[in-house]
Amino acid sequence: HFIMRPDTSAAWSSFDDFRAHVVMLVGDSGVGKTCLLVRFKDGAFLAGSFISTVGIDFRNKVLTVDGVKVKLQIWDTAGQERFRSVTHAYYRDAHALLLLYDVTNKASFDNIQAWLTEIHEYAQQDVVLMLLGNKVDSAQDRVVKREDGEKLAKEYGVPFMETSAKSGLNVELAFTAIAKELKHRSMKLPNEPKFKLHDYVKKEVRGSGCCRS
Ligand SMILES: Nc1nc2c(ncn2[C@@H]2O[C@H](COP(=O)(O)OP(=O)(O)OP(=O)(O)O)[C@@H](O)[C@H]2O)c(=O)[nH]1
Repeated sequence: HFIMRPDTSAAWSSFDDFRAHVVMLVGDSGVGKTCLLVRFKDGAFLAGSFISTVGIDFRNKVLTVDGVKVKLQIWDTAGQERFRSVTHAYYRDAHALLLLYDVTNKASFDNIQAWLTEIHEYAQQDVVLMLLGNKVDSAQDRVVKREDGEKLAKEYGVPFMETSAKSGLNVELAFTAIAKELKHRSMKLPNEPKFKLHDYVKKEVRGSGCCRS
């Protein structure tokens, strides 16, 4: 875990040197930000005791999107209130934000509006934003309906998906959607059809994702 600002130059020195897109994970403590990142990066689920992120942590991943390499540097922030001022300092460097709540925790959903206010205040105006309802594998403990997530997302014009870091449901899709949007924005190829994040997230697999490994 790092409290210092992630050092992009050091992180990429052994990689190659084209610019990374910074994707930041935000949301209440315990919604599954670290697990989502680990699932995406390593294809595994961090089972067992819950270790809260301190300050900020980050991982790099290169995706190939439509034949082009896209580098993501993913910043995993601490959801705990006491680290909020640390997180504020990082917003302005983020190109994309994945805002998570936990479908088994109503408070984490109720706090989404406060997170959106914070994002509005600290993030870049054109930041790519997506709302994710995580832990859908816990179908029996679900307290936030899919429709509630959809409604909120629609209200704010934000693309929305439900995910599970445990089963892997839609995790790859969410990051790929973000990578596609970032690639599209950075390349601005005149002949390329416009990429629509809202349309892309319709590829989402619905359900609990309970039965995948
Ligand atoms: N069932 C289920 N549990 C999950 C899922 N994602 C995370 N968890 C569990 O939720 C707890 C918190 O997960 P973390 O990824 O550490 O949460 P976080 O959002 O990073 O928390 P902070 O670092 O405090 O901000 C852990 O016990 C995980 O095992 C999921 O998709 N399904």
